[in-house]
Amino acid sequence: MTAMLGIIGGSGLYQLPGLEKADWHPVATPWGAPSDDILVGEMAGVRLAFLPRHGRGHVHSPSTVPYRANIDALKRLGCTDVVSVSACGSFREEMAPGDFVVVDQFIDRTIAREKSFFGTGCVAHVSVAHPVCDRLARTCAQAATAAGVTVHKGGTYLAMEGPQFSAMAESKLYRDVWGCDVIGMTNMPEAKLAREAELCYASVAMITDYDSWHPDHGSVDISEIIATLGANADNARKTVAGLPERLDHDGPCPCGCDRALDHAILTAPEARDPDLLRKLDAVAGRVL
Ligand SMILES: CSC[C@H]1O[C@H](OP(=O)(O)O)[C@H](O)[C@@H]1O
Ligand SMILES: Nc1ncnc2[nH]cnc12
Repeated sequence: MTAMLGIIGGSGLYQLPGLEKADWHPVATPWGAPSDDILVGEMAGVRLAFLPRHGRGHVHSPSTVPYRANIDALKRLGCTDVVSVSACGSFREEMAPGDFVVVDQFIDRTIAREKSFFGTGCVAHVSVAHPVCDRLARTCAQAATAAGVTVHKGGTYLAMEGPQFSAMAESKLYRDVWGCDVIGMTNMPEAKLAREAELCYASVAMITDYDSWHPDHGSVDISEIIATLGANADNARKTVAGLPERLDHDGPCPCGCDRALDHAILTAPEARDPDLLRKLDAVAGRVL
């Protein structure tokens, strides 16, 4: 299958200059409208689709981002690989504001979001033991390093509901007891939905602050975050510009992301809900 790269831009990343033959397209999905129109174009000969997660002008809060519509729309456009770019807080002294972490694990503490494309009438259970595509994550780390960014390969991202930042006791729990490395509000259920849609998914978390555990940094200060977001966004654009030329797409995904639904659907063919099956055309059409 020909590779097509999807980029989900987080806080501070609402545009992607440098795309050739680029146009914003509305994409309708059975799960509602995505966060915004999607910018589709080409970079280094690779088709690329860019979607600002919160919409241009930062309209959606982490709880109201239409995660299912976003992933469905990228799949529907033909994306094979999706890279999430997100702002995050750090739980580690050595992971400093301005550094990037190529996340490889998540703890999902979100509570108010639709987390699956499947449900009554078509039940499926995919594995998210390894929620990130290792091949795509390595490509992201290479591109960020080439862009001159300090990159940490691997890290656990705590996905919180928000929109408020964490209490200090929560921050210390996530860091000292649960061993998390970074914290943000959006990578779940995005990563789970990407797996259900058989997309390779990787997450580049751009550190803006030390959350609230750090004795010398006090509580999270949104004005400091916004100042760091600007510099991070430049590095994010440089990183994204280095992705297409490095995209390794010979043969099937070695991690099995593109076959995640093999054996996952439990509902007997005769018991499946035709309305839900219609909604699953893009996400699960390969196996339905
Ligand atoms: C800008 S502070 C909090 C906000 O930023 C992150 O968004 P995203 O992951 O889309 O970059 C964080 O998750 C919060 O939504
Ligand atoms: N400290 C933090 N907590 C949650 N989301 C964030 N996004 C940026 N910084 C964050």
